[in-house]
Amino acid sequence: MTTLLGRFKQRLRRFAQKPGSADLAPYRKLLVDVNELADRFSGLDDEELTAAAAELREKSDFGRVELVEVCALAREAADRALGLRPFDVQILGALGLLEGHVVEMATGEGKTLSGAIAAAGFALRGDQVHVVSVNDYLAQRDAEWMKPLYDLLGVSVGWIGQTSKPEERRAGYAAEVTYAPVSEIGFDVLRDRLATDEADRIVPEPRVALVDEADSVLVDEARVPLVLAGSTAGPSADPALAALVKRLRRDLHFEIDDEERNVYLTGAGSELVERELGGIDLYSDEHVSTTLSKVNVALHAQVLLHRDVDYIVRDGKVHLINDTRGRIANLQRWPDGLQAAVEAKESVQTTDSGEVLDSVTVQALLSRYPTVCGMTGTAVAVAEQLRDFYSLEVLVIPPNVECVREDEDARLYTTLELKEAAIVEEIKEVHESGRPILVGTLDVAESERLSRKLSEAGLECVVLNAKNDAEEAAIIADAGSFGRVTVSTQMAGRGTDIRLGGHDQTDRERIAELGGLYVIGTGRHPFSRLDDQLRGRAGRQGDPGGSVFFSSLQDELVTQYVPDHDEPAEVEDDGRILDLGTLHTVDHAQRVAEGVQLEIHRNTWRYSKLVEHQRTLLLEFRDRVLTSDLAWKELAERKPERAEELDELDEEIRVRAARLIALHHLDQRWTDHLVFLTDLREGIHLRALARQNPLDEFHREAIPQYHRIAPDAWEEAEETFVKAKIDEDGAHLAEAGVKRPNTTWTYLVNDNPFSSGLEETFKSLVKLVRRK
Ligand SMILES: Nc1ncnc2c1ncn2[C@@H]1O[C@H](COP(=O)(O)OP(=O)(O)OP(=O)(O)O)[C@@H](O)[C@H]1O
Repeated sequence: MTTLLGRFKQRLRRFAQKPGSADLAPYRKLLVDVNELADRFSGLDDEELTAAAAELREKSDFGRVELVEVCALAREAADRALGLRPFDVQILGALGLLEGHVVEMATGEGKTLSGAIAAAGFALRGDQVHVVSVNDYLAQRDAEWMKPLYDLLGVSVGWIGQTSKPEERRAGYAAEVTYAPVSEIGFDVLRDRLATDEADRIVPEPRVALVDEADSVLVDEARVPLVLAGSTAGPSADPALAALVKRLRRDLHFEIDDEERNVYLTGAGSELVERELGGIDLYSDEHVSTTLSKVNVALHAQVLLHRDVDYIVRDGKVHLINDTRGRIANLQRWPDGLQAAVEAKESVQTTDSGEVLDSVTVQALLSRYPTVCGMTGTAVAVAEQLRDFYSLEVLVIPPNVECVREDEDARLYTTLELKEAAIVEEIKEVHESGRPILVGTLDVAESERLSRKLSEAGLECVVLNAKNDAEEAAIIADAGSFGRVTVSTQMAGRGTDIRLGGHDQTDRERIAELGGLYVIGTGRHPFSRLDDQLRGRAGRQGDPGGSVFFSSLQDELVTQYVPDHDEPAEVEDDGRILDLGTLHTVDHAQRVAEGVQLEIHRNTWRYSKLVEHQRTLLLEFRDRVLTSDLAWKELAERKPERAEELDELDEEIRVRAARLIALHHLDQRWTDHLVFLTDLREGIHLRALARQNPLDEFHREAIPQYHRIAPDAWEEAEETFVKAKIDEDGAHLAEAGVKRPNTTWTYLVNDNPFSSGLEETFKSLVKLVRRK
């Protein structure tokens, strides 16, 4: 029985705990048991160890005893198989994961091993695990690195990347533990959803998702839709229109809103365009939804999307840059019209586009897993979101060795120019001692600019820009070498250790005496979490290290979120601001940015919840059609004469033909429904102005429309059933004018100006509220 004092202590602890965070105390108790048991396991030989793991599989109940046992076994197995004896904190991390938490462990604390111990535990409990990795390179690296541990525990492991072939994917998913980036899993799920044969599906029923870099996947990328498209001829953007908008001048012909998210033609701009297009009326019924929207898209591409910031042009193609990672976002594209407009702007060939067959957001994809857990260096800052969106709690694991990194006070300058001059000066000064410096920039263009300025100042640096992950990993691994200056966009090369003295640690002592790695942030990120991630690259595992951030009042973060800040009261000759009030501006801007993002996320999720619910219901129905003779029965009942005609065919052929027809029309109706929902959502925010609750309105229209899908699909299927030739070779759909997409491809939508109406309205509201 808990004593009164015990209960009081418990309450006190709860009170002191941050909302959304779990208590570490029970895990510490488990750890004591793990350590005791681990000593016993050290006496077993390898075979006995594997056999002990196999015995765990037999247990019907996986409680506290088994949890302790699995960690003790894994501790011994990791020591033998990998030469790494898990630290206590790594065991605590694994226990937290096994209990379904997001564990926060600082950079370099050995999350890969904690994750593998937990994944093996889930597998021995009988649950297949998807370890969601940040990219292909890390999926492969971690799966291969941890394989000997899995082998010794008798657990199978596989990995999947962008270039994996269908049979490799199948093998990857067949393993008990599969390492893969979230996009690859999502794309495979989408492809499976269109399968017309059960045997073509490859992704198993989801059980456990163990997410690496959990905050970035579960929160930052949550709203990113993964899209499966089917081939049709792409909409081509008019190069003449691209040339025309290039001639338009800001503030005369068009205006850009405060947040640089929307661009509008002015009266003079409209007149010029109308004249140049042969005297048309852009706002007439004939042109308003065609020509005018094309002009707007071309203008958006021309003035709001910047080469080398938002995208780069390489090998005659437009490649998007993922703004949170500052790297080429493979397979990402903008919505079709905008993609084509950017291609026209850059005079490169238009890529194929097509019909969106289905899409799923990262959040919806991960919500399918009954168990989600994750690990990251920065979870506490998003604890509220993890709790609200995924019902997850954060468990903070202390570092193995105390962090001794020295984080200097942030330095704020009046202008961008003066800030950059100060950064170059700082690098020059520190570099003289040979202390390695890692400069984290906000985007590729900034990296380029800085590296130019450094070379003008006679300093050599290595720049990491949107290259491939493996190359970047190798470069970043040496960022701790003597005299090295590395300039990198925020997330490039992440997941890779920066060891003092380079990857082989030759100069370790010398570098440690110089103060270890020095991280310089050239600007504050929109989320403090990202600043912490950059900082965390120095001072790993108790190493010495340091960090400092530079910002200016002209930084986008400030101009966008606190445009009406006070003028600084105390400025030095070099432009450095000293008064505390103004220094606080950047923190304030960051908090506003975080608040805006959170509300946008909440709002988007409210809408997507309904779509996801409808998708789940429809998929259940589709599954029944796919795995039974339901389609044949339904169509035969609707068209008995046709069914009779087909009587002489093999039952299997008849059933399969009816199934194919029904699936086709169901899929088509769903595709159309998605278009309907997108249109509805785009227009719905306007209703807020008409004082109707947009979300209620959205539901009111989306629900009846959904209920039309199945009846409409059956009606169309009935027609095809009668019309299409059906013989020993099955249903000849193409001849009946029913076309399934011949090729499909997948992409991530990076920025969707067409569905941002709601977000924009929302942002303006936030601004209004803030200004009061
Ligand atoms: N128990 C251990 N004993 C000794 N070294 C270890 C142990 N566990 C991990 N390491 C080492 O620590 C380093 C960091 O490990 P890992 O990359 O898993 O860290 P991380 O927490 O994932 O870091 P990041 O946040 O950068 O992804 C690796 O070089 C690894 O070999």
